[in-house]
Amino acid sequence: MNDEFQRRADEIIEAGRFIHGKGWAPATSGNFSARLADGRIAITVSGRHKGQLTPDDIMLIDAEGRSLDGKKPSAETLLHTSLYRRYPAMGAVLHPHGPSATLVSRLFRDEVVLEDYELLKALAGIATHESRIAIPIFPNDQNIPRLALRVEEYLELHGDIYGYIIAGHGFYTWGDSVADALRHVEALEFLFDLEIRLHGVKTL
Ligand SMILES: CSCCC(=O)C(=O)COP(=O)(O)O
Ligand SMILES: [Zn+2]
Repeated sequence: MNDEFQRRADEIIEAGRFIHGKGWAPATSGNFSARLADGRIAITVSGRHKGQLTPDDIMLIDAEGRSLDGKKPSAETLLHTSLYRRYPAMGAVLHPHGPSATLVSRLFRDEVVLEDYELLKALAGIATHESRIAIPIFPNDQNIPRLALRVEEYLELHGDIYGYIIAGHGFYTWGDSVADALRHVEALEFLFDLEIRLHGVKTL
């Protein structure tokens, strides 16, 4: 079990270096988690620099988001735990603050629609560019329980999604493993950038 925690923590640390290296988690922003087989969750400690994570910056919480080791979990922990509740097979949640995800929420109000891109096939379960997915945009909210509820209500009404954007803030995506979630981060941030260029040009 301890081994499993160390492995997940190492994956989170590596993901943090990659995400920060791309400029998608500046100035301590972002948070990352991975679920263990027994339902406990390894998550980043609040306020730590996500490009310079060490094993001490990864802690354990229970499924309700309560600290199991006395450390203080991410301020956005409830956004992670509500996703794990919704998706029982899911293994990891990543929340970057990339510029394209942040900027695209200034161009679109309720959702970003991604369609006819070959890179959509980087998302689990998508096999053709002839696909259309909607990524909802929720208003930013310092009240995280209220924001988590809003996301849960959206999922209840609209069904499964690949991620969501918090306006002017960043986005959440997830996957069966840290590697899957990281692929989703990379694909979505890239596709958001394309939509900015496409619609930015159109509005000139
Ligand atoms: C400096 S960014 C503001 C907080 C935030 O949005 C974030 O993602 C990081 O918060 P955490 O408590 O997880 O470090
Ligand atoms: Zn954030």
